Amino acid sequence: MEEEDFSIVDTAAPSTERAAEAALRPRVLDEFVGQETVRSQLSLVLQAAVARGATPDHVLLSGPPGLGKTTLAMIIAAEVGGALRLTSGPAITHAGDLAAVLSSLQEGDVFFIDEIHRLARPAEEMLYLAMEDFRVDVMVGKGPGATSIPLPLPPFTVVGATTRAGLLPAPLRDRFGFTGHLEFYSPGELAQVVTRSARLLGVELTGDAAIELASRSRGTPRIANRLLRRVQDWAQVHGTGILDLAAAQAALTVFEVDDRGLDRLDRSVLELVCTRFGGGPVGLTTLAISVGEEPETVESVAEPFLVREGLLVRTPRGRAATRAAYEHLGLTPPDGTLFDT
Ligand SMILES: Nc1ncnc2c1ncn2[C@@H]1O[C@H](COP(=O)(O)OP(=O)(O)OP(=O)(O)O)[C@@H](O)[C@H]1O
Repeated sequence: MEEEDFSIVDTAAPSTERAAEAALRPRVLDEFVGQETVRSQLSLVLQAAVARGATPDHVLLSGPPGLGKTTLAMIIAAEVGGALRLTSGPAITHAGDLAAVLSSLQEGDVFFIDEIHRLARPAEEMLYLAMEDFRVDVMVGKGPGATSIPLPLPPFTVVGATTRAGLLPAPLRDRFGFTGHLEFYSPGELAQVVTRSARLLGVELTGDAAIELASRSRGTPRIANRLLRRVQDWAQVHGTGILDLAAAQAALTVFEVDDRGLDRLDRSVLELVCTRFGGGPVGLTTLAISVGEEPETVESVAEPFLVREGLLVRTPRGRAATRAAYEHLGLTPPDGTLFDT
């Protein structure tokens, strides 16, 4: 398998990590930590559907990567007793690919489409019909003689996941009977996530170490579980095998994740804006070249977190550091010219 390059705090999951993730996924709604609103609403939708003996309405889940959208799709399938079929918007390159999956669905199946905002237009139109009328029109033949044959589908549930709900065309959004938005997790919730994961991994994690990991995980269970595995590595090699506060701090120092969850790339970006560019604004491309990364990496990996933390701001003329950025780096902020959030 090709080695994938990713940062320890990247919110996306490389394929090499998926097996480790699968082992830690909650299987039922009651095991799913946090997201009280979405959880209780979804629980109602699912219970009502099961009581009626019907398939639940289509579900749209939106929110940043690593917050549990795939996990919830799996839980929905388990709770309604349907099989789960997984695909993603970019994987469906032709409407025919979608027709093939749709026509193989069984009654009560849950069809999970990750990154649904990236579906190609013809596939999207086919999906409208399938979601609304449980029908797919299969084209037979080519050119002027081509005819479309309607193929009825059994009732099923689409679970769409998107990081950008705003990018979904209204006709597609309207076909979901329930939309849940996942929020970043609180440190307390993330401490519960890592405590549960440690139990599943069969390792001892102390309460203060769980809180330490939680406070450095950017509100994201995927990152919390990843940091936990690195602390497990450290404790296995250097420690007693117990994951205590000292082990957590030592491991996170080795992996260059600071007390606020920033990694090497985040800090390089901030340091450059503060020191070389006088606090900014500086254009994304200039900044990316200066840290030796692609602009997309800076924009999608480092920037969202730095902006959310109030350390960086996006202005029409580029990125600028805030007073908090200087303070976090232990630098003296210049007088007067900074953007404060
Ligand atoms: N609420 C939660 N409770 C416990 N573990 C969770 C929770 N949410 C997510 N996780 C864990 O975090 C990891 C990532 O979750 P998941 O793959 O569902 O995220 P996602 O939102 O689908 O991300 P992506 O959009 O990148 O596919 C999984 O290992 C999962 O077990």
